[in-house]
Amino acid sequence: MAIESSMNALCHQHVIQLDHVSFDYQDQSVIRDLNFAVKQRDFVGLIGSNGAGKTTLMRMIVGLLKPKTGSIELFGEPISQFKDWQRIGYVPQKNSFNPLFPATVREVVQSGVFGKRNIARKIPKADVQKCTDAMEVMRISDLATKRIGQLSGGQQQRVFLARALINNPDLLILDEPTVGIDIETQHDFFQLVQHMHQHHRMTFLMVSHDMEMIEAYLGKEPVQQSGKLKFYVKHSHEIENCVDTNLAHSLSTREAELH
Ligand SMILES: Nc1ncnc2c1ncn2[C@@H]1O[C@H](COP(=O)(O)OP(=O)(O)OP(=O)(O)O)[C@@H](O)[C@H]1O
Repeated sequence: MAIESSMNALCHQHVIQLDHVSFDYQDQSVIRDLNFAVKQRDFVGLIGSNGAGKTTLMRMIVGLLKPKTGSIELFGEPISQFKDWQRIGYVPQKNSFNPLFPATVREVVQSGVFGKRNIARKIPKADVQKCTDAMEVMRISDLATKRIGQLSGGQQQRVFLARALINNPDLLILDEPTVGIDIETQHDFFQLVQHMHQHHRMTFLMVSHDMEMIEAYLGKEPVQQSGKLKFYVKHSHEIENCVDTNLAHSLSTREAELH
């Protein structure tokens, strides 16, 4: 019992803490007095109509916008002092690449494992394998040698998701991650993020319009509503962590169960 409660305390540490946060664009008030906390091992789904302020909130959390009032803490530190950005993965709603950008798909995905390391350094074999797995999961293996700027919007989005996943961040922030992605890949992607949440201790904050997916995984009732923003939350208490580090394993295991 004592062990269980100390484990609960450990995974209840705040990853994001928003206190009385407000934000305006010129004379338009977008977010008003928002209080919300994301705890370690939460999966938070954020739902809201167009213009509700979801992207604005994500941009504040990753330090791209400053709240007008209130405070934001990341992993217990005020955002202005926070330096551990490699703990956080962020895939924004729209990435658009200059068609002439010279990097290939494999190079962009692989750059997810560099962190603070020297980019010119030789990449360890295990990281090359991770990259191959992530490309397989996101169904972009056949695009590996293509230039990123020459892909369609949906293909580019899959490259960014693969890149975010191999970095294995403690917190992954996804802004409408599956917009423009075909149904089959969407399905595999959700399977994968759920597995990462339940077995690999990852915390997720995901903006979505996919009510079906949100309700299926996070339940029908939001735990909090603030203005037009609705927060759905599932906390993972699974303590049997998966030791397999191959990204594709959750899909192959699952598919084997289904057939
Ligand atoms: N750079 C900007 N300058 C001025 N107003 C902006 C800017 N970005 C967003 N807004 C306005 O702020 C409001 C919130 O925008 P935001 O992009 O955060 O909404 P959202 O909930 O992510 O919407 P969607 O579901 O359409 O992506 C909208 O009314 C939008 O027009």
